[in-house]
Amino acid sequence: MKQLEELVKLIPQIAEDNTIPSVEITGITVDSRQVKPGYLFFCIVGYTVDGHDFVEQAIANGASAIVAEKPLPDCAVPVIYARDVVKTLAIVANAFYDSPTQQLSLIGVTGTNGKTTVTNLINEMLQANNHITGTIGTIQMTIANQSYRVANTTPEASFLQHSFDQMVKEKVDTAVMEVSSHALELGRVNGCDFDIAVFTNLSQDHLNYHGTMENYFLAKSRLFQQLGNSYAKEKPKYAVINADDDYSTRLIHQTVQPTLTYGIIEEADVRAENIVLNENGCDFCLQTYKGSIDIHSKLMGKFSIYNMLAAATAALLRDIPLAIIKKVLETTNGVSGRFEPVNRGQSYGVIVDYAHTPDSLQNVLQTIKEFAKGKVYVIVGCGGDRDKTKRPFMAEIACKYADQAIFTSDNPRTENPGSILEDMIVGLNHTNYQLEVDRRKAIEKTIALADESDMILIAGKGHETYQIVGKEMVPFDDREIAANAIMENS
Ligand SMILES: CC(=O)N[C@H]1[C@@H](OP(=O)(O)OP(=O)(O)OC[C@H]2O[C@@H](n3ccc(=O)[nH]c3=O)[C@H](O)[C@@H]2O)O[C@H](CO)[C@@H](O)[C@@H]1O[C@H](C)C(=O)N[C@@H](C)C(=O)N[C@H](CCC(=O)O)C(=O)O
Ligand SMILES: Nc1ncnc2c1ncn2[C@@H]1O[C@H](COP(=O)(O)OP(=O)(O)OP(=O)(O)O)[C@@H](O)[C@H]1O
Ligand SMILES: N[C@H](CCC[C@H](N)C(=O)O)C(=O)O
Ligand SMILES: [Mg+2]
Repeated sequence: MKQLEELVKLIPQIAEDNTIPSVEITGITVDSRQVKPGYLFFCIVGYTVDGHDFVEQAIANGASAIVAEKPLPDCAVPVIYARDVVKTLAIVANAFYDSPTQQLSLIGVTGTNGKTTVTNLINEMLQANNHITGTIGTIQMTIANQSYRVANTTPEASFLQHSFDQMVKEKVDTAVMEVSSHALELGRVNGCDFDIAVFTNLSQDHLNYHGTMENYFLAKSRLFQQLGNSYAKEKPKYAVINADDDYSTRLIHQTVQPTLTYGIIEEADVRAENIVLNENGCDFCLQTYKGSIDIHSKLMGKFSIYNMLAAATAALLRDIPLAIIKKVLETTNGVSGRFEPVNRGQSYGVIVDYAHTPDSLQNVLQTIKEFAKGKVYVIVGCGGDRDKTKRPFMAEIACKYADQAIFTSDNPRTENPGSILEDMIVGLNHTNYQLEVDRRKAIEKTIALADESDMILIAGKGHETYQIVGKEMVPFDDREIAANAIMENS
C-alpha cells in the first residue's frame, strides 16, 4: 500500500494540483472491471475503447482516485490529470511495488523472431543451475514453476509490475522476459531494471504499427538504451547481440553498457563452429570466452543455432557452467508449437510451426526442404488487423521454397478472410499454390494428398489453441486437427 500523495509526486501533471487528500492506495489497474476498493484507476485511451468512459464503473467498484488525461465530469473521488497516462502508469506502478525489478535479476529478450525460444532456453539453463525463475512471454507467464495466462507477449505496466512483485514474494532470483516492440514503443517496460538485454534479429513485421523498418528498429533499440538507465544494482549490465544481423552494429551503439556478441559468420565472443545440420537436429562446437564444448541438439535448422548461441551467451553472463549449458541444449525439446512434429505413425511428416513472418517462414521451409525426401507442402496464411505489407512476401516465400503452397486463414480477426488471401497473391509469379480459406479443410485436404516421405508444414499458429474470427475466439488447434486428419487417412 502507498499514500496517494506519494504516488502523485511521480506524475507530471497537466496543471499542478496541491490539494491531493491523504488516501491509501491498495492497488493499481487500467481496467475498470478489475478495480477493487482503494485502487488507483488509470484511464487509457485504447485502440478499441477509451478508459475515460469507464470511470463510473471504476468508482462503483471502489476506486479511491483516478488518473486521466482528458477532462472528466465531476467525480466523487480525486482526479489527477497527467500529461501522458500510459507513460505515467509505468513509473507509478514501478514505485507502487517498490521497484521489484531492482530486487531480482532481469533478462529481456527482443527481436523479430526467436524471443519465446531464447527466453525458454535461458530459463531452462537457469533452472538447471538451481535458480528460482520467472518468465513472461507469448505463451504464458511462470512464477517459480506456476503458470499464468497473459494477454500480451509483454503485458501492460500495472500487470507487469504486479507480476514482478509476485516473483519477488515467491523468491524468484531471475526473471526472463520477451520484450515486444509494441511494449517498447508504448513504454510498458519503463522503470524495469534490465541486467541483460538480448537481441535475436530484425526483419519485417508489424509495419502496420511502426510504419517503417527504421521506426521498428528504433523501438527495439530502446531496450538497449534503457539498459544504462539504472545503477541501483552493483552488478554490471550487458547487451547480448547477434553479430550476424544487419542491425547489430547500430544496436551496439545504442547502449553504453558492455556488449557480448554471438554468431556464425562474423567474429563474435560466442560462436558456433563445425556446424552439421541433419534431419534429427544439429551438431556444432560451442566456442566461448570460457572454453569450448561440442553440442548435439535435437533443435532443427541454422536459426535454432542462433537461438542456442543467444541463450548460451546470456547464461554465461549469469555464470552458468558450460557443462550445464550443454546439458540443456542437448536435452531440450524446444517450445510448444515451434517446429513441433505431429506423429501418428504415418509415413509422411507433419510439422506445426509458429512462423508468421517472411524471415521465419523462409528459415523453417529451407530447413525442411534440405532434408525432405518427397514433396514439401506448406499451409500458411496471414493474420488479420496486422502488417498487410508482409502478405505478398509470405506468399512468395511459400511458393519459392515449397513444392506446393496452400494459402488459408490464420487469425482473420476483423478482416475479410478472402481479402487477406487476395493481398497475399497480388503480383505472385508462381502457379504452385491453391487457395482454401477454411484452415481446417486446408489441413485435411493436404494430409489426404500426402504420399510417403512428403513433408507438410502448417505455419503461423504454432501453440495457439484458438482462431480469432471477428472478435470471437473459436477453439482451433493445428496439431489436433492434423492428428485427427492423419488418423482418418490411415
Ligand atoms: C493494439 C494493442 O496493443 N492493444 C492492446 C490494448 O488494447 P486496446 O487498445 O484495444 O484497449 P481497449 O480495449 O481499447 O481498452 C482501453 C482501455 O480501457 C480499459 N477498459 C476497457 C473496457 C472496460 O470495460 N473497462 C476498461 O477499463 C482497458 O483496460 C484499457 O486500459 O490494451 C490491451 C490491455 O493492455 C492489450 O491486451 C491490447 O493488446 C492486444 C491484445 C494486441 O493484440 N496487442 C498486440 C498488437 C501486441 O501488443 N502485440 C505484442 C507482441 C507483438 C510481437 O512481438 O509479435 C505484445 O506484446 O503482445
Ligand atoms: N532465430 C530465429 N531466426 C529466424 N526465425 C526464427 C528464429 N527462431 C525462431 N524462428 C521462427 O520464428 C517462429 C517463432 O519463434 P518464437 O516464438 O521463438 O519467436 P518470437 O519472437 O517469440 O515470436 P512472437 O513475436 O510472435 O512472440 C518459430 O516458429 C520459427 O519459425
Ligand atoms: N505476436 C504476433 C503473433 C502473430 C500470430 C499469428 N498467428 C497472427 O495472428 O497473426 C502478433 O501479434 O503479430
Ligand atoms: Mg514470442
